[in-house]
Amino acid sequence: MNETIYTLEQRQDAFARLKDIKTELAARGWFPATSGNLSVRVGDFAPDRFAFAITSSGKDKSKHSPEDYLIVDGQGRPTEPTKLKPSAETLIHCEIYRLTGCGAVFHVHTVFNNIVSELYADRGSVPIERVELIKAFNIWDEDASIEVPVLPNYADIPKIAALVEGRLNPAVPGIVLRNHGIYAWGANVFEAKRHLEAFEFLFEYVYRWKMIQK
Ligand SMILES: CSC[C@@H](O)[C@@H](O)C(=O)COP(=O)(O)O
Ligand SMILES: [Zn+2]
Repeated sequence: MNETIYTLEQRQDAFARLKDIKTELAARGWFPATSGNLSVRVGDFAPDRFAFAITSSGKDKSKHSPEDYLIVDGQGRPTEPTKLKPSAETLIHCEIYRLTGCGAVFHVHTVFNNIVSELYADRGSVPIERVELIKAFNIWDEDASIEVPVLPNYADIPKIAALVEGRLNPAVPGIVLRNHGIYAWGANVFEAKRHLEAFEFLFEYVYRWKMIQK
């Protein structure tokens, strides 16, 4: 426990929220083969006392155990003595929190997010036009169009994290790693889930639309 940064209650609350969302997303099959990771901020946003709860690395995210979550600081270092390893992709979460001040970050690998990232890798972003669900991102223009950034999928996670700042579009709460998966975020779990669901709907739409074009 690190009482100077968060209370026991805040820690338990963050773990409970992660367990709920993990259960829901697992029911959709969004964590194949131990892939995916989830995090939520602990307490209020304060750069000097920043911490978030994140899934531990390599776990089966469709199961529950007392070793599923831990808390890390803004640099991704565990805030408590633990044998658990934070997600291998923690540094990407750190960068998203730092740049957006969001409250939750969810990462999933799906067939649709992988295929569209590959289809539009050379363009550098997935274009999505005139679909009602764009409104889930609080973009209310009629005929709105958005571009979801596609980043290269380096094995070296710090190398990916270093690219996030240059590619992140503040109006679009997600980035996709090429042939890897999406990171979607929001002010809280409710909003991050809405954004993640919207991205996955839109990616399936883009894929299916492309398939029926001549
Ligand atoms: C088992 S393949 C997926 C991993 O390489 C990684 O991309 C992933 O999403 C999960 O890593 P983790 O360290 O468990 O958070
Ligand atoms: Zn991943």
